[in-house]
Amino acid sequence: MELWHTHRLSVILAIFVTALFIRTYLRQPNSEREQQQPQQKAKEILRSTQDINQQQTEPVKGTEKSDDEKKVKTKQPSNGPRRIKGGVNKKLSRKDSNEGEAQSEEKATKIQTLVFFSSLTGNTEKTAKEFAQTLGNGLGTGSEGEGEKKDGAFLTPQVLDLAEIDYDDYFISPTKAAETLLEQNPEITGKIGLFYLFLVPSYNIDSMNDTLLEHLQETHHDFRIDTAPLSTILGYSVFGFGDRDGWPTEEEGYCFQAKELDKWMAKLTARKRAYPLGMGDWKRDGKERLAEWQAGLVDVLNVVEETGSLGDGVVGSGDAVESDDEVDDADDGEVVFEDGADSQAPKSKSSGSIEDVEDLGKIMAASRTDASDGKQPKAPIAIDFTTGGKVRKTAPTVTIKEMVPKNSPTYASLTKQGYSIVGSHSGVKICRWTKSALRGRGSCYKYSFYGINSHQCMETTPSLSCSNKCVFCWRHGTNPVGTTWRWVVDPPDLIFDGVKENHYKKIKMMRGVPGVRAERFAEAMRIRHCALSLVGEPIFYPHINEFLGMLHRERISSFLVCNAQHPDQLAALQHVTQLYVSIDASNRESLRRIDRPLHRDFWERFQRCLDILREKRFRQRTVFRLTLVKGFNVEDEAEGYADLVEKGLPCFVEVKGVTYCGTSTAGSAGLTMANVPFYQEVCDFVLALEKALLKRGLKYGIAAEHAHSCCILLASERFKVDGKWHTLIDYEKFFQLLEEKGPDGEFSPEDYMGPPTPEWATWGQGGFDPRDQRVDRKGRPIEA
Ligand SMILES: Cc1cc2nc3c(=O)[nH]c(=O)nc-3n(C[C@H](O)[C@H](O)[C@H](O)COP(=O)(O)O)c2cc1C
Ligand code: SF4
Repeated sequence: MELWHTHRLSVILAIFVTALFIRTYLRQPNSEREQQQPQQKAKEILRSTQDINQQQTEPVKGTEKSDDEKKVKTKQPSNGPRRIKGGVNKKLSRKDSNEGEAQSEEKATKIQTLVFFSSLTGNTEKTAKEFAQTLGNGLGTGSEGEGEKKDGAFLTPQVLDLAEIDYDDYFISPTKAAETLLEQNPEITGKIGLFYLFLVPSYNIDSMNDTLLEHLQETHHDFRIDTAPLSTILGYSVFGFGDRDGWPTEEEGYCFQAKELDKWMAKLTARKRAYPLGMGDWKRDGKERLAEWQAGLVDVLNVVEETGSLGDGVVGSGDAVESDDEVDDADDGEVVFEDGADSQAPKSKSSGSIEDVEDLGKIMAASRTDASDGKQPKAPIAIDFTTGGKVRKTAPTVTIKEMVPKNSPTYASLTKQGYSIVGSHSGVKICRWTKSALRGRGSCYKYSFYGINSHQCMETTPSLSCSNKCVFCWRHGTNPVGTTWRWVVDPPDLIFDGVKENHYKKIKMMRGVPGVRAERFAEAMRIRHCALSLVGEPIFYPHINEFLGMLHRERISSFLVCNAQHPDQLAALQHVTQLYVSIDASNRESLRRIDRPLHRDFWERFQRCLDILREKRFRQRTVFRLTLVKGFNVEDEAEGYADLVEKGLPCFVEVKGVTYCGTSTAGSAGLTMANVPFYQEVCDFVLALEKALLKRGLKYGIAAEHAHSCCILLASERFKVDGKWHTLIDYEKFFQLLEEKGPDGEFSPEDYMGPPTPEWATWGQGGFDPRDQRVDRKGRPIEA
């Protein structure tokens, strides 16, 4: 005990030091083991993968092959266990093995189109062979057997029977197919890009189509393979043959397998749909549709040859997931409002991030300054086109600014919202109905009422600026406002060429979007209508008549919407196909509250516009546009609106419920979803208005409806012939009259009245285009 007491300190110390040493010693190997374990695991995985590859993978390029293997494979698809060949995308070039990653970005020097087909009764086989030949001619590869054009990039199209090829070579590892081609064409030194085309009939009985579709599906879901193993090909497109006698609609199975194939190819190629899915009835329009599809493909292939890519928008625009969650971002201009957490009231924007003089806040500030303390507004020159002043083409000072300069927040905001800004004050954007019609999902109400194909309609404005700040304006706070034109004026031809170019560019970007119909896509490449109603005030633009002349010369109809604040411009306006005036309220106070006009004499301007419309009613096809906003301009206003109709005597009155588009900036104006009327409420209002009109002895009736967009049309009995409404327009006649009589010529709206309104569009029938399929927001079909 004594000994313990004497030495306990040194013993404890010794034990402690020993323990510390042992611990430190033991930790070292542990930490090493911790590091080594994953490496070890990775090595094991690698080893087992190599084993699998050795057992299952065909030799890759550079290893020996028999002559037979060098030929394009023509084996029967195997029914045995699935072999995995090549899980990683390889580059399709002779130099690939030596050069690094950058090589994959290399532009293909040669383009090989592969025309895959399936056929049970032989029609498609014959067609595919003919198709390949005419395609080759279109691409300049010469007739079959001649080989490719010397200086062109295209190789003679190859026709491949889906019943004979090895799917793994083409649908898991396209590298193999490209390598085989390189071996067959030793003179090619660069890279061969593959372009897949499919001609497939549909069969509701078991056929090789099912084998192919299953193979594609399995490949996509196989965890050992890249989900998009075909992303190295240049692009693909599918054309389906079907029979409308047995399968009249797509819902009933018309061309269903072509649609399926198109969908799986989108997934496997990571959305490289180069051209929309085409469909044709082999007994009826098959040949015609195929020729259209081919013409579109030749255009795309030429872009590929030139640029090495599919061009604007394609990769990424074709969402492989069939969804329909496109933002309802446009609905014919001025009737949609937005809301959202990131939204700001215009006032807060003006004092916050947006610092451009053209922005709402500062313009407002400038005009307020002008009004309240008598100082000059900051903008340099105020040319008041709204009071009949002559257009000043040249600026008296060099300080005149652009309305929407490229470096301004307004420009950034508008382009972010999908606008293309043309010049410095014009904009173009494709509306959601144009997209919807391209996909066969319905046109806007203007198709039902006036025969306008939405996919051939361009929505544009030559003036992004406006003199109102309507509470429901869907671009509230982003477009510039002002009572006078203070900006540089772009020439009309610059705007005309620019808006067309950008519209077509945007249409082309829809090429890869799922569901886009080849037929409609081809039609959309010819603009037939122009809705001058996007945002802003079109007649604010000093050269609006010249601009209209350009549209009409190209036989593009014009639907112009103005805000009833520019009477002199309205009076000076030449013929348009249809002339709208927004009637947003029935009395002064209500109009002030809802339109929030910048002009102090807004009510007088509004009244003058009605007088002008009345005078013009036998020269222009005039329309009152009423946008109903619950809590603002609906309740007890039917009588007031009837008075306005009595004053202006428009040809038509369009009544539309304000549209809610999911996200809204209208918080500042106090708008919520509760301000959106139900369709039944719109119907009730229209019935009340009709009654009020009859009470005044005015001959109007409810002519048509489009329940889908909450819109109803009242028409003057001038457009009722033999008991039938004739709200449609004879566009050809309109252009003919214009050519004969000139833009100020004497002709009336009745002179270009079209055939009767279709039965399905009349009051009580709903008005949905029977050619199309209605879908809900998730793209699921619903009853019309
Ligand atoms: C048994 C049978 C089933 C068919 N099923 C469909 C179908 O579900 N949907 C469709 O659109 N066409 C269908 N068709 C029509 C074929 O797709 C059409 O006749 C096609 O042009 C045949 O092409 P092929 O001669 O190349 O085999 C069917 C035809 C047959 C004979
Ligand atoms: S009129 Fe034209 S721009 Fe307007 S919603 Fe219809 S399709 Fe779109």
